Order: sequence, then C-alpha cells, then structure tokens
Amino acid sequence: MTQSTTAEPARGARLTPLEYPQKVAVVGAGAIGAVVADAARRAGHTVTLCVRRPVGDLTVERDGLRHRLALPAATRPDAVGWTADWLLLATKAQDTPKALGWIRHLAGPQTRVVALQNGVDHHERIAPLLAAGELVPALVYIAAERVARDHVRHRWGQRLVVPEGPAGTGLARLFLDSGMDVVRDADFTTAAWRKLLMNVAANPLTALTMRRIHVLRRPDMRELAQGLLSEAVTVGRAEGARLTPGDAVQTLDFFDALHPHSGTSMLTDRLAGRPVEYDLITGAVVRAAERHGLPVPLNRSVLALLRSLGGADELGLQQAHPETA
Ligand SMILES: NC(=O)C1=CN([C@@H]2O[C@H](COP(=O)(O)OP(=O)(O)OC[C@H]3O[C@@H](n4cnc5c(N)ncnc54)[C@H](OP(=O)(O)O)[C@@H]3O)[C@@H](O)[C@H]2O)C=CC1
Ligand SMILES: CC(C)(CO)C(=O)C(=O)O
Repeated sequence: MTQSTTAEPARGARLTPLEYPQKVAVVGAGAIGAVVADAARRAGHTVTLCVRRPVGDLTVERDGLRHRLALPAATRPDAVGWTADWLLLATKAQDTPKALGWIRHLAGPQTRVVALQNGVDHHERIAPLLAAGELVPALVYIAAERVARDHVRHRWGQRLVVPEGPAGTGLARLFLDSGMDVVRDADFTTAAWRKLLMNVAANPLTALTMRRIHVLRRPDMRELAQGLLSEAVTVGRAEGARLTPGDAVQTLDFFDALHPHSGTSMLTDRLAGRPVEYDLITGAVVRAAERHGLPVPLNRSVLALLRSLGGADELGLQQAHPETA
C-alpha cells in the first residue's frame, strides 16, 4: 500500500498530491470510465482499464481535440497482478453484479471503490457486494458519450461530488492537477438528490422521445419536466434532502443553457439499443415516494414507459450503431 490518504487536512487547507503514483483500476471503460481514466493518467497514476471486450486504441475527444489514452487494458481479473489503491467503478448500474469478479479480485482492505454511477443509493446498492475495501459514492457531473467502441466524446463537465471525509479528500488528492474537480460535500444526501434532479426529467424524456436535450424546450415537454421535477423535490425533501422548488427551476435553467444537441446517458443507451438505466433514477424516486406514502403519478407513468422499452432487436438499431455490435 503506497498511499497516505487517511490524515484529513484542516478545512480549507491546500491539498497536496498523493505521495506516490497510485494503482488505479477503472472497471468499465465506457464514456465516464474513459474520461476518469484519462484524468487519472494525466495526474501521473498507474492506470489499467478493466474491460469485458478488447477496447483497442481508446480516445477521448474534447473541444475537437483527440487524446489517445494508450493505457493497458485487461480483459480478465487475473491478468492484473496487483491490488488496487483505487477502483473506479464506471459500469451501468445493472452491470455492477457482472463486474463483481473485478471488484473481488482487485479490491483489498485498503482499496477505495469509487462508485461513479447515477442515483442516490450507491451505498445500499454496492456496499453489500464488496468483500473488502471502502465504498465511496461519487456524483458525476460529466457529460460524455461513446460515439464508437474506442471513441468517447466528452461534451461538458469535469466534476465529481463526494462525501466530506478522508476518502473524499483522498479522491481530491488523487485527481489533483488533472483537470478533474473533486468537490467534498458535508450534506451528501442533498447533493445526491440535487444530482438526481439533473437526471429525473432529462434522461427519461430524451430517451423516450429519442431526441436530444432541446426536446425539453417544447412547452408541452417542459410542463412534463416541471411535473417530474416537482414530484422529485417533494420526495427528496421527505428523504432528508434540503431541496426547494428553486432547485427544479435551476435544473431546467441549466439544461436551457446547454448546447441543444447535448444528450443524456440514457439517450445514448436507447440510440444504441442497450438497456436503459431507469431503476436508479425514476425507480429511486418511485421507491422513496412509496416509503413516504407520497403520490408521484408522473414518475410512476414514466417508469412504466421506461420498463417497457425494447432492446436492440426490437428497435432494429444495432446496425446503425456499430459500436454496440
Ligand atoms: N455518460 C454520461 O454522460 C454520464 C453517465 N453517468 C453515469 O455513469 C455510469 C456509467 O455510464 P456511462 O459511462 O455512460 O456508461 P457506458 O455504457 O458508456 O459504459 C459502461 C461500460 O461498462 C462496461 N462494462 C459492463 N459490464 C462490465 C464488466 N462486467 N466488466 C467490465 N466492463 C463492463 C461496458 O462494456 P461494453 O463496452 O462491453 O458494453 C461499458 O464500456 C452510469 O451509472 C451513468 O448513469 C453519470 C453522469 C453522466
Ligand atoms: C447530467 C447528465 C444529463 C449529463 O450527461 C447525466 O447525468 C446523464 O447523462 O446521465
């Protein structure tokens, strides 16, 4: 073990980089995996991509420039000869159980397993699956999409939000000077629900209509988005998040300011004929609403629609998006 991440610097103190290059395993070299692997590589760490299919010459495109990652990729856990200091888990939530082989092999007692996934219940979903190591939930403010098997377009955002504490500080130090901003938040419940608001309208509405973010600018879709967000604010408050109706307004303002061709991770999956990740977004709102006896008719209807979406075969999209072949 080479890191010294346990000492918590005083609040406001300037962070210092970790003393030695860290061993970083990125499980799932898709859109987010590629962007964080690129940042960890730029920070000087030893990074290995853990993939289920060979990934080739992975490239991240940002502001029109292409960056070749040139990182080693392993297709089997036993091909990696070390225990990770950091395991960055960037699979879709429904694929986490299939990634357990990597986690069990690469995580030791000192490993920090960073869950780079959407949703509000990272701990409940993932911590029970770990045999060793510490789970660190991370809220991902990055928009990226796989435009080909080995080509990721990074559209906007380089921010991760993590709970305040030694692990969060360690992650901030890991990414120091890499371009990836790691924000530590003492009220992670509120932070997580605020991030969920970014997904609860935009992801389903782009995926269901198969249109990019500009779809939210139609008056009828805007009304629906406002309704979905308003329900989520009420449920988030019941869960202890300090949200106000202003958070819903700010979320829509944020999307209004984006390039109209921005997408969402759910739209990318839908266009590629992959299963969409509804359970940790709309599913989380509906489950929490049930716990509190709150009506969420709009989210419930959207959940039914998302659950009913077909896969690639039914959509006939496989050939149009060869990266899924
Ligand atoms: N994309 C975005 O802009 C954002 C995404 N997020 C969240 O980040 C998480 C990751 O999303 P995203 O990067 O878009 O997803 P992608 O689908 O682009 O990438 C997921 C990757 O995981 C790989 N994978 C799946 N199972 C395994 C396995 N058993 N072993 C190794 N690799 C595996 C997939 O492999 P294969 O290539 O073989 O399918 C794929 O490369 C999600 O929870 C998403 O909601 C959050 C904010 C924004
Ligand atoms: C914030 C947003 C919409 C960025 O892409 C996202 O989290 C997602 O696509 O899942």
